[in-house]
Amino acid sequence: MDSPLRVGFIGAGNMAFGIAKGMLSGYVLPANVTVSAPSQRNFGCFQELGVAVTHSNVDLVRSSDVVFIAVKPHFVPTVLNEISQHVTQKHMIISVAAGVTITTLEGLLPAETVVLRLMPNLPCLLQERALLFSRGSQARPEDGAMLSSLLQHCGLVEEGPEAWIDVHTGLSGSGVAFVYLFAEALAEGAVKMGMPSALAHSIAAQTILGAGRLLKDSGKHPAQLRSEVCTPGGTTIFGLHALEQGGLRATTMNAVEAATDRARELGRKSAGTGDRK
Ligand SMILES: NC(=O)C1=CN([C@@H]2O[C@H](COP(=O)(O)OP(=O)(O)OC[C@H]3O[C@@H](n4cnc5c(N)ncnc54)[C@H](O)[C@@H]3O)[C@@H](O)[C@H]2O)C=CC1
Ligand SMILES: O=C(O)[C@@H]1CCC=N1
Repeated sequence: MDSPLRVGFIGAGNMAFGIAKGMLSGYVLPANVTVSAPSQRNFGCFQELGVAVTHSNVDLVRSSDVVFIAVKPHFVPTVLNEISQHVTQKHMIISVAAGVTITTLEGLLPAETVVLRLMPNLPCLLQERALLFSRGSQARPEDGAMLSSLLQHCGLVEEGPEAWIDVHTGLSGSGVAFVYLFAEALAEGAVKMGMPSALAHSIAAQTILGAGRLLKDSGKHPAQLRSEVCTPGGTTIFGLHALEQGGLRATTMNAVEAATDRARELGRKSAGTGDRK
């Protein structure tokens, strides 16, 4: 593309902010980014990034090449119905809404619209995200490559079949919250054993950060690292035994399964009435 790429975000929430912020550390200029939402609520944060804000989704589509749909899943049909007649073949539409399938997105947009479905997670606010995307029926490999290049500065970006997007939602989109629950529980264990709460939470956060970085950077399987922490007859194996007795592993697998199933259910609902129940 010869002229600078213009990027729009419909929805001014956490995901739009995180993706926009990450993108601005690459080749996209703030002057070429616009965000739309019905209320002013988060506009200040976006204006601090130097991007334009508007209440008009239609104006945003008219002035953008790439449009991210970053509203809650139950608003997606309303938004796409509103912008559909302004979407042309020059646009690339990228939805981050949990569950909403490519078939539903394509069905609400003109034939031949280039559609991609992207699943981010909350650490995109810090450019430490794990992203998975799938291409719609009209999106070429070059479109996927362009999306990857737009997002490349901010963590892991992978392409995969659409069937994996709901799984990724359970594993990583929702998985972030599962890790926070574990962080809270770790800290509360320490509080129970007498440590002040603020210190316990700070150590729990750093422990998760350090464990995560080592897991990622070493490339080792988590079971290998776990065995490296365990001294025979030492403290860790006693703690791990307690976790296994509590069913942490099965419960966590159930949590990923439940979140994946819910993403699939949201997809079926948005394909139907558009209501979230
Ligand atoms: N929060 C998370 O960790 C993750 C969220 N997602 C998905 O990202 C999407 C956005 O989520 P968040 O950023 O967390 O939501 P949010 O609630 O922070 O932001 C949604 C934004 O959409 C705006 N909005 C509502 N109706 C609109 C309309 N008709 N036109 C334009 N803007 C409208 C709201 O004013 C708000 O600014 C959701 O579909 C969610 O499933 C995906 C992965 C992770
Ligand atoms: O809870 C949700 O529905 C969204 C999608 C993944 C994370 N947050």
